[in-house]
Amino acid sequence: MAVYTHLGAEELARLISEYDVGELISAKGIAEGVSNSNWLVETSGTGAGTQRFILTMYERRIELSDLPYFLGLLDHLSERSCPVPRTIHDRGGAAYRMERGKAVAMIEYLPGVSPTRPTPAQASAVGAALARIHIEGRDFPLRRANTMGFADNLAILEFCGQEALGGIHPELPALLAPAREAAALDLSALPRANIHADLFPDNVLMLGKQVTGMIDFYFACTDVMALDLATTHAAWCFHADTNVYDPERGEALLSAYQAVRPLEEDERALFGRIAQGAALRFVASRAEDWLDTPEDALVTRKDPMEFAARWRFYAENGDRLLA
Ligand SMILES: Nc1ncnc2c1ncn2[C@@H]1O[C@H](COP(=O)(O)OP(=O)(O)O)[C@@H](O)[C@H]1O
Ligand SMILES: N[C@@H](CCOP(=O)(O)O)C(=O)O
Repeated sequence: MAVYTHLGAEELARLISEYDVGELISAKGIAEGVSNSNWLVETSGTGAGTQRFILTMYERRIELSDLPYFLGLLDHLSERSCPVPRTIHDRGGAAYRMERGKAVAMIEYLPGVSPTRPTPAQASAVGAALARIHIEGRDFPLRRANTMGFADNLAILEFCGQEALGGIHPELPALLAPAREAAALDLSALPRANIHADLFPDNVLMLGKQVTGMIDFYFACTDVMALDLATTHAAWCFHADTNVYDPERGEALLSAYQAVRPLEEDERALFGRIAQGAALRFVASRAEDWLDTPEDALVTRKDPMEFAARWRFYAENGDRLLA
């Protein structure tokens, strides 16, 4: 469960009173997620009925100076009718406030559930939704560098070190070599946009085949769109229990994306290698989290070896996916 900070009832009520949303009725810690503390907040609302919001306290890997980018991008995409939550500003107009020295923000609650076993139809819907945010986010005026690019992933793995990596799993140290190859890839000629960069099933809310919410934009950045597509492909198109590739889901996601934004020739040519780097990105961050998660945190660590298996699939088959 991801609640790193425990806020008392009075503290929460005082915080909510800074927003024009009525009075606090309830606040429940949310089990999902690994990065931030999240509460589902219900208030008396300002109109006919009660209202729900998500209250997030930013805990890990988030720089305060990035919040205008993350929260502004949500508002930009929401205004363009993309299924992302808008942010709720406080009475002073601020998109985030400080509480106990940490930033907190209130965002719109969206309906839907995250699929645990996505169907091809759901993979198709997410492919189309991803292409839409790439297109609609192009004229968002702020920019943010990717702090989890391939060179950063290599640095994380090197910092963990061969011995600690081997302690997690004996096959992990061997992934330093492909991480070096990914870091050396030249992606500078590929088209860029504001990308989500972590569009896993648990970051998408769906009702049936419809995407109702793309959430957790806290790795969003300005980078190549094919990287976002490869990351989403790696996250959605493998069986969760076995890490075996599901070609139906994979084809559905890639063709729905391309129906909205066809890939350019050089994006297609590099896709397999980008997908290898995308898989290694989650090996790196999960390995770091594995070694780094506080003992008393109410959070479930994610297994880096799942993405080692997916990396192997792309190393062996990645060049054929868009052939
Ligand atoms: N706007 C939202 N509407 C509805 N539920 C949300 C919203 N934002 C977050 N959640 C819920 O909170 C959980 C954790 O949010 P997330 O942003 O993914 O946290 P973390 O950054 O810790 O991964 C999600 O899995 C979802 O259940
Ligand atoms: N999606 C990443 C973990 C990032 O955590 P999130 O809960 O903020 O999405 C992974 O699966 O490793």
